[in-house]
Amino acid sequence: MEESDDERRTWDENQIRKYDIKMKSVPKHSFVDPIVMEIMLEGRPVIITDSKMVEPAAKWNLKYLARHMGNTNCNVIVSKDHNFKYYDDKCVQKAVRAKFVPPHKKVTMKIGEFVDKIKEMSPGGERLYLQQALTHSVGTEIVKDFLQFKWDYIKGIQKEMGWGSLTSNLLLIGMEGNVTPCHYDEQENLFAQVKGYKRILLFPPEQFECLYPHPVWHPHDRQSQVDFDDPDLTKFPKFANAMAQEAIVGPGDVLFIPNYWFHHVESLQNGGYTVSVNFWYKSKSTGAVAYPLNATQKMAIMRNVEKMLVDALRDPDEVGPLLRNLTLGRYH
Ligand SMILES: CCC[C@@H](CC(=O)O)C(=O)C(=O)O
Ligand SMILES: [Zn+2]
Repeated sequence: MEESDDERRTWDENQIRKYDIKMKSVPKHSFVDPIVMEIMLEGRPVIITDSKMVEPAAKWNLKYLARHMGNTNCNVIVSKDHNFKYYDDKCVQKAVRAKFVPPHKKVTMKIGEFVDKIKEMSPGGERLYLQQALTHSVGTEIVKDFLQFKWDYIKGIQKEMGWGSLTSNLLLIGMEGNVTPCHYDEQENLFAQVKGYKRILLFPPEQFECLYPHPVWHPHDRQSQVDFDDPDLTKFPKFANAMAQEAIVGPGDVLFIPNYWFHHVESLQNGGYTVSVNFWYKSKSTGAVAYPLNATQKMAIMRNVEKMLVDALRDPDEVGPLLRNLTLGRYH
């Protein structure tokens, strides 16, 4: 994967993975256009162009990062295929953990080692995905660049949206073709694309029933059970009704991914490595609850019911039978 300064200025269709999913485009507007805030305030995704929000990161190519992040122990995921399906191996009950086979390895390595490894990667071989929180530990030059992000603009959005605190920024360096499979996060996300192109498929919380997330107690909590490369429509019939909103983002674009919106993210194939920086915020506190409840609130309620049942029943295997006894033939 050669370092080329004349990075691709655009992309073409054959770099995009083909899925049998109906889709429409995410709106794309300049940061100066008031419609951007209108769309965000409605809780809908939008691609924001020309903001220069993370302009200082435009120089974050592998050479620069290796030079200035050299001593940082970076979190890197190693996968045997193109999928990097997140799993949480910390708060997992022993019984569940015993049955769970992690789909990939999580390792730490210096960025120099990461750069060497991705350069020698062979097609079909192991893939790497560096996912490192940007904290003071990433080195003074990187911190300096970070502090020169357009924080007035960023904080303006945070304030107008009524978001809580900025919880973290992840630096994401992916190999071409890497996929983060469909999942949702419980935070608002300003997703800044720095280098290369990514395609994101987004689905609103209303489509929860089409995407079948794993149970909340499962290591793959929040991740869809549907394999987009080979969907099992017998097990997940409503996936056929899913309608995606597609965003293709390149250097300088920022995508708003609203809290609880499902998203699938891929680094375009044959597009070289990608660099992104995300900004995760605590969502607006719900305050007075207005009825009818929206889909996001209903997803939060379902999560709380599942958690309560797991705590009460202790055995996750008893949750399904109890919910079936509660609903089948009674709530239709
Ligand atoms: C670990 C976070 C990965 C990221 C998707 C991607 O860029 O591969 C994402 O899902 C998010 O920013 O919410
Ligand atoms: Zn995410």
